Amino acid sequence: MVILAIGGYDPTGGAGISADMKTAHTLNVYCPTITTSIIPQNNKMVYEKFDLSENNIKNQFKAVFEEFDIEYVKTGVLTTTAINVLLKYIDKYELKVICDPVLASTTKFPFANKELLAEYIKLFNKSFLITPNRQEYNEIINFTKNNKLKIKDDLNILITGINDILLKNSKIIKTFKGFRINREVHGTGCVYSTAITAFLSKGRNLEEAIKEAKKFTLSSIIYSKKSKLGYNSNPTYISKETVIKNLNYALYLLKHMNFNLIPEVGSNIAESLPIPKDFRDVAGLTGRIIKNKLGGFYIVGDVEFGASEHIAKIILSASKFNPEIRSCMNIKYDEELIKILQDKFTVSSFDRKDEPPDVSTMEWGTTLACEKFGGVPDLIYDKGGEGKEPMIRVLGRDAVEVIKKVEVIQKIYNSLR
Ligand SMILES: Nc1ncnc2c1ncn2[C@@H]1O[C@H](COP(=O)(O)OP(=O)(O)O)[C@@H](O)[C@H]1O
Ligand SMILES: Cc1ncc(COP(=O)(O)OP(=O)(O)O)c(N)n1
Repeated sequence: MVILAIGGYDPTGGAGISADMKTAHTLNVYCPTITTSIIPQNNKMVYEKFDLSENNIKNQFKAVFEEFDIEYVKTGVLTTTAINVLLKYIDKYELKVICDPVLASTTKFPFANKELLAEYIKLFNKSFLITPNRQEYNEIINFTKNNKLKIKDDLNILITGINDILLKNSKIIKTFKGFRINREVHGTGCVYSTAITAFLSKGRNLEEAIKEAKKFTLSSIIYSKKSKLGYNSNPTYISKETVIKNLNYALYLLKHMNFNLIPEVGSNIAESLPIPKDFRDVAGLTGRIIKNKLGGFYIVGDVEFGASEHIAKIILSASKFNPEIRSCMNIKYDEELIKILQDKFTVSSFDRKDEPPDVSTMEWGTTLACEKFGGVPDLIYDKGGEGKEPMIRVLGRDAVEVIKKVEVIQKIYNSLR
């Protein structure tokens, strides 16, 4: 698939055509880009907006359309020149345009004045979808009313916010529920509209494309790159395929370790999709990792979603404290070991004696341990209880990271012997 992104250049890579290209690439979609303006900026401010000449814009269009067959185009920061050239190409190539009307930066630098907004209205009337945030939507509607302009009825309008509202013919078609991650990330709107465009180019219908893109955007926020002045979008696609591959590779690594920290009840390792809703969003072994009589272990079962409720409950609880944490493995508890591990890992615990009635031990214990720690530690342990084996639980961002922690723990354990 190939999509075209037309927008401004942000040297920090957080927004603009850099974010567009990163997003498309992460989704295996090739993304030529046409630059409209060079916009030196960072998370603190925009320094200037330098618009490229008409001739340069025309040559960029010429070069791209000579090279590629384009069906879907995503637009970010535009200029009057860029809109005028694009309008001609829409007619000539029957382009489907997803227009993200970036009227100002999050740092409040204006990207559009009234003259440009009038050109935007022409573009909206030749677009497939526009994705204004609530403020941009209100500004556009007010502008059309004050200037007696009209937006075509059958234009798809996605008003983005935490919940996104899809409008068509002035009716709400669907609301896409989200939830706020407590982080302001530069470039989220760019990532979202480009992800929608990429999924459309893959053949998804509009509602499917928006739904997939929203999950993708949430991941790009969860895994956003922290810099000196804030956070920058980090397009990240964690699909069921990614999770299964991670778990199988983690088990491959385990097989090549002299792993023997196996509790009597056996171990399991699990990994979830980003922001898991329930155990069906978590993959684990349908069986267990169990000791054999030769001092080694067997890996019993296959990696499947919904396979492990026990470890899934730990992940589901931990991800509420840190959405980056998507994996966990339970290993054998050892008093001397856990003392030494406190120097190498962050550790928290719970005591089954304090467990209230009628709760899920894992949900209650994990939540308590995370509350005590103020986030998600590397390790959560408990010393067991009546008929309950003591246990160490290793947590991490994915199954491979968890297994690598287990490898370090196993080496420390071996050194005690
Ligand atoms: N901190 C956040 N937590 C969760 N979702 C977010 C966050 N910031 C942005 N989003 C999502 O990213 C998409 C684009 O964000 P929005 O702020 O609406 O656009 P823009 O950045 O263009 O103003 C929306 O679907 C919104 O739900
Ligand atoms: C070159 C460029 N394009 C787009 C933007 C908008 O990014 P941001 O200000 O972070 O807002 P969202 O992408 O989150 O809507 C920009 N600043 N620069």
